[in-house]
Parts: sequence; C-alpha cells; structure tokens
Amino acid sequence: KNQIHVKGVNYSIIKVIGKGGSSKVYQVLHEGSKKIFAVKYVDLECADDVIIQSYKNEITVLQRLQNKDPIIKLYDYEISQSHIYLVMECGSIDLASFLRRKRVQKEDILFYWRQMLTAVQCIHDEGIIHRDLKPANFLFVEGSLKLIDFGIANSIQSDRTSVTRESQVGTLNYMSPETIQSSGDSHGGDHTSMKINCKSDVWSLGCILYYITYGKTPFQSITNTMMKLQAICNPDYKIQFSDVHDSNLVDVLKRCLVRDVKERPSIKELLDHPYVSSKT
Ligand SMILES: Cn1cc(Nc2nc(NC3CCCCC3)c3c(C#N)c[nH]c3n2)cn1
Repeated sequence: KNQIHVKGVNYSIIKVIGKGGSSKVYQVLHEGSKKIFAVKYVDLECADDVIIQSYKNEITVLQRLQNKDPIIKLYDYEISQSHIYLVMECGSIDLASFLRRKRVQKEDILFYWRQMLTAVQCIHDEGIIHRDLKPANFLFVEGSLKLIDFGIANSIQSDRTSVTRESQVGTLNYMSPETIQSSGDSHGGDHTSMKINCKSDVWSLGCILYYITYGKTPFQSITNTMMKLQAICNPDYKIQFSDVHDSNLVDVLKRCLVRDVKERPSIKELLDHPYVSSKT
C-alpha cells in the first residue's frame, strides 16, 4: 500500500526518508494540493505507556513552538491505540547527511551557527532542554536550518542502505561532561537550575560547530566507549583547536567546549560574541 490516511486525508508515499526502532519518516504527496510533506509514523503496538507519553509530550511541545520559525511545522496529526501519524513540512536534507556529503565553505559556517543558536534558544525560552543535540536533529528547509525534535521522544536515523552505518542515533560524540556524570545518579539528581542545564546544549552545539569546522568531533578519534566518556569528562584531556581563518571562530569553539558548566557561555552570550555579531 503506498497511501497513508491521516485524519481522513490521503497522502501518497514517495519514499522512506528514515526509519528508527518503531518509527518511520516518509516523504509524501498530498494529492489534493499536490504539495509535498513529511509524515512521521510511529508504531505503538509494542510501545509501553512511558514511550507513548513521551511521544505525546513531544507533540505538545511541537504544537506550542509552532509560532517559532526555526522549529519544524506540524500541519496535522493522528494518535490511535496502534499508531501515531505526524504530518509535517518536508525538509531537503538533515544536517548530518549534508555534512557527510561535503565540507562546509568557511563563509557558510557562521550562517549555520547563527541558525542553530537561534533554534536552540527557541526551545530554551520554552523551558525545554534537548540534552542530546546532534546534526541529525537539524534539517534544511528552504535553505534554513530548523530543529526537528526536542530530545523527548526517541530519535530516528536516516535510511542509509550502506552497511557502514555511523548512525547519529545514540552517538556519544556530542554529549556534555555533566550529562555523562549526572546520568550516573539515577535518582533524578539534576537539582541544578535551568540556566545550568541549558549549558549542556551549548556543549553539544560546540561539538557540532567543531565538526563543521574541522570535519570531526572533538572525541571522535577515541573509539572505545569507556575511554571516550572518560576523555569527555577529564579536564587533563586537552581538546585540540587548530587555527582557522577566523580567530573568533576558534574562540567560540574553545568557550563552548569548556568542561566547567559555570564557565561555559549561554546561548545569549554566544549570540553577542564577536564571531556572530561583528559580521553583517
Ligand atoms: C533527504 N532528506 C529529506 C529530509 N526531510 C525531512 N526529514 C525528516 N526526518 C529525517 C528522518 C531521518 C533522519 C534525518 C531526518 C523530517 C521530519 C521529521 N521527523 C519532518 N520533516 C522532515 N523532513 C531528510 N532527509
């Protein structure tokens, strides 16, 4: 069957964009308007109440953020006992796939950085902290980067047929030291403030900017998971910052990748940083 019905509206499947454990994202055509959409399908058959609630929370937040430009548009959705369908705007490519394909021109780095900061600032303003930001969470829609999820429900990986799937899902390369350490005390120990918790997303954004700038993430070369986690948390493990054309960019990277949360800049401070504010 190559048709999807959501709230009685017919969509013809064009292709599968990505699939995760129990979810798929399709590129579809709305016959009536001849418009292209993305439909995210979640199979709830083997989902427990916690998973179902996490998807409902993600939808609630997505609805609440609809008036913000850097957030993916949700046009319609359907929740039943067995499935969830989300009809959303369709992007051209996610940032992870884009970065795998080509190196970013140095003059474009600032453009992407500003858009990522603005998108994450949107969710922080709504009291949402992602905690698992990576390139696959950002999507190009008509040339601008938008955030497609908020780290509430579990994520999806792109449908890459190649066996060597260096999947972005579950990658630790963008995880902040405090997230790694706090996930230890499972008795919900994040008594720290929202202000402090927002900094975890700043660390992840710094890792994404590092990847865009240098073509690899700060700890990518450490393949052993245990060793990687230790290096992320070990202040004696010095992250390398080779010089690039713009010393302001290196300064931004160094500030985002400070292990001490209190020393790490906020999104607001990063938007005021000379790298962002000194250019047009
Ligand atoms: C070639 N390509 C075209 C797109 N477009 C697109 N991908 C979406 N998710 C992708 C699922 C796999 C991982 C990467 C994101 C969504 C989406 C959600 N969720 C809502 N709209 C979307 N648009 C992506 N790659």
